[in-house]
Amino acid sequence: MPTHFPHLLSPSAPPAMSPAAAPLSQEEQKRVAAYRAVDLVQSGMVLGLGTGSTAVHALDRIADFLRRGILHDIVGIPTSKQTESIARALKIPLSDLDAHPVIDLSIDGADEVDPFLNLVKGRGGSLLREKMIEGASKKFVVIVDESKMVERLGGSGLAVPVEIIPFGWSYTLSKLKALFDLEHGFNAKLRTKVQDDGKEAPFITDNGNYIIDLYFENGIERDLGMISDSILRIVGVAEHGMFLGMATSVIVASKEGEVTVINK
Ligand SMILES: O=C[C@H](O)[C@H](O)[C@H](O)COP(=O)(O)O
Repeated sequence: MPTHFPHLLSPSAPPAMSPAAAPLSQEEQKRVAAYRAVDLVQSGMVLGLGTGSTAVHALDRIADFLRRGILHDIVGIPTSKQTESIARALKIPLSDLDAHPVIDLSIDGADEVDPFLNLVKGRGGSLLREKMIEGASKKFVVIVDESKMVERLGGSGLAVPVEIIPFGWSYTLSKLKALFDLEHGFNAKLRTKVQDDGKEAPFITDNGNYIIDLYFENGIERDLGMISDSILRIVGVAEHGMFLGMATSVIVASKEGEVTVINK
């Protein structure tokens, strides 16, 4: 558990299961990490509410603590329409970034975490609102199962998403391709989704935008800050899913039930 980040480890909690117990499933690992993060929430906080299958465990726990009176006076700022509707159903009081431009704590999952706590997010399509809300947060705690830990962003072979405006999307795609064309094993594709009628159409984000997914065979080998700047300079790009230097802590749960808190 993640032995490749020894310099960043804070003392580990004791394993949550006995040596003989069955390994935790990925879903259980997500829940364990999420519950640990919710222990950091205090009454009266403005909370950034993340999106995805890990963040939903945090929403459940926050709602449970509110019901039981363990927490009170919480205001949640949802990072997606999906999170907004889940949080509403769970009766978590909600507001928005305009009313609360300073957020005490955001809790969210990630698709990848590198040894410097840089992240890839947005494989579920919510990167832009997440980046705005998490960027406005005094603390940003990332919750992941151990499969999300990588040596290099893009290194899992899965997508590094870029949100773009729909107008001229193939032009923007060609500009993104030109940035990485010489990269070994690079590919970029418009994200699509199969509709109810069985036809494939572009995936549309909460902001009405498209997503281009970038794929790197060996992960991003160049300087991430320079790559970030180059992507953001392309007219038509709204935001990318690399969250560089934003996480203040990452909470990782392992199959063995061990929880590791990695602080910036
Ligand atoms: O767009 C999706 C978000 O960035 C998610 O936080 C990220 O994809 C991780 O999702 P999950 O917890 O479902 O793996």
